[in-house]
Amino acid sequence: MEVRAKAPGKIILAGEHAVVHGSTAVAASIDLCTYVSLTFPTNSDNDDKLRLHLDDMALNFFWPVGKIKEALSEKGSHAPSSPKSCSAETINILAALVEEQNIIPEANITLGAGVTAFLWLYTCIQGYKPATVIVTSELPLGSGLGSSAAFCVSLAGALLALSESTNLDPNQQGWLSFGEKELELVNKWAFEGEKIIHGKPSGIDNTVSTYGNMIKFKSGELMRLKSNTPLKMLITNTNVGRNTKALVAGVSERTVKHPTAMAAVFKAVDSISNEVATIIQSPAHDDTAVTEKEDKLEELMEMNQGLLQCMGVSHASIETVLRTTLKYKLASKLTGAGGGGCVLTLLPTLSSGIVVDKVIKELEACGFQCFIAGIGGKGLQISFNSSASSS
Ligand SMILES: Nc1ncnc2c1ncn2[C@@H]1O[C@H](COP(=O)(O)OP(=O)(O)O)[C@@H](O)[C@H]1O
Ligand SMILES: C[C@@](O)(CCOP(=O)(O)O)CC(=O)O
Ligand SMILES: [Mg+2]
Repeated sequence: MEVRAKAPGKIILAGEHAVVHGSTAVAASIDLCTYVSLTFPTNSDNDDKLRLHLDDMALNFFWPVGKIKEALSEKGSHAPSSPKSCSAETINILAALVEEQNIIPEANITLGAGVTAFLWLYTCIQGYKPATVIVTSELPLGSGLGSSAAFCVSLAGALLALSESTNLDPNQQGWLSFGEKELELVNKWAFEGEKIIHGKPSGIDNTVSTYGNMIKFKSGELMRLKSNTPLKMLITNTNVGRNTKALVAGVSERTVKHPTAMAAVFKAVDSISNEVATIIQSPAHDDTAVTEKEDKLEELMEMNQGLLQCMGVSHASIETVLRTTLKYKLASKLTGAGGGGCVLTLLPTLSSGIVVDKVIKELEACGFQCFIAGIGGKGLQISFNSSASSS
């Protein structure tokens, strides 16, 4: 029996970083996903290993399950229905199991945190069973499109789908969706995984990846938004690598140094996000109304970008994208943690195709990568393949 899970990445339309400090943010899923396949060996396979294949990076890890059990001793806890934080001490134990394999390139230290999160989610949800887990992703890693959350949500989804805590029918064909209670459980586990990767996540990324669509999020609470007009966003990947954990920590440091000024910044972001959510949901019956909505969204994106600069998370490459799109009267803001990564540019409904082609050409000439993603699709989905056996 093989179970597959797929979970989408996301864009943050307003409120990144400030959301970690209690402000409102607005996010939407995108149609680029991370996929996890989970298979247990049959008795005749005689395999005692937990195997993790990160196919996109051509990295293959394996641990004898007895070794994981011995390393964790009483710190491991097999309790799929009770999401639990990984203590700093346990993170160190798991990180040592990852490092021992010596296969993560030095240039990619944050990848180790993802594998550590895998070990935590696996042992808590499935215990010390041998298995093969294969991960593939359409998302660029560490670019602000929520690959870490999609990784944790798809993992938690696949692991829970083959646990006693969920009850999807494995004989059903095609992609299936969990019910509300099960999604809540997946989301909580994914948040625990994000904590290992991000340090101090707000929970917005795992929530939008779990539930899909478009959400407003504040202090752990989600509100589903119903968009009344389709939004078209150009996503530009500056290809400048960064990691969310360091950027989030940087904003926290600034907050400690300048508490009053930063509180004002976060309050302004909260107002911007609420206004963005209201505009997105307001009806627009004709082209004039749509243009009016888009004009307001453009201004709010620019204001949000200014405040992200105040938080210290912009980057020269992001500024280049902003300058380039502004030449064509298009508004942009960074999305996700910033410091490089991806930038969003609103493409108004009535914008000319020629202008869009020109701006893309100019951005690509700077070495950036441009694409238009579908916004607001489904969240986590599961599928079973009863004829598969472990490889
Ligand atoms: N497909 C994947 N396979 C393994 N690890 C992944 C995968 N996707 C994400 N990760 C983990 O998430 C980290 C990137 O997360 P982060 O810095 O938050 O950036 P973002 O979430 O914007 O892509 C990676 O370094 C890795 O630890
Ligand atoms: C900066 C932040 O708001 C979003 C981070 O997104 P990403 O990991 O860069 O995709 C952090 C968070 O909300 O947990
Ligand atoms: Mg992330």
